[in-house]
Amino acid sequence: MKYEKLEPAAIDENLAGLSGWTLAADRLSMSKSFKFRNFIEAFGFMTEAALAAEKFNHHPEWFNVYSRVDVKLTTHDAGGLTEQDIKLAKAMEKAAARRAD
Ligand SMILES: C[C@H](O)[C@H](O)[C@H]1CNC2=NC(N)=NC(=O)C2=N1
Repeated sequence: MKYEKLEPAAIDENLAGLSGWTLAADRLSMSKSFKFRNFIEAFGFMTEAALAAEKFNHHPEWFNVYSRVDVKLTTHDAGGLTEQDIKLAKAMEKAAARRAD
């Protein structure tokens, strides 16, 4: 399935509807640092997000240390942000909300 890069206005609109995500200066990716109570909560989030990623066939770049998960989303096949990134970001928000620190 081919996904088209989002138009600049669509990127801004989608980011405005999400909390805590930062658009990269080159506007090709979006990032968020998620914080949890401890490692097990962070890993639970990653497990739930991984299942969503697999379902969407869209995978995050991420880094975990203890209770923190730094996430970067971009669509490698499209060379920028697509609706796939927004969909995964929303799933991550849900997974994180259930584990608020
Ligand atoms: C072949 C397969 O559909 C692609 O490699 C998928 C897998 N997961 C992916 N994840 C992300 N973030 N970007 C992609 O372009 C991508 N492409």
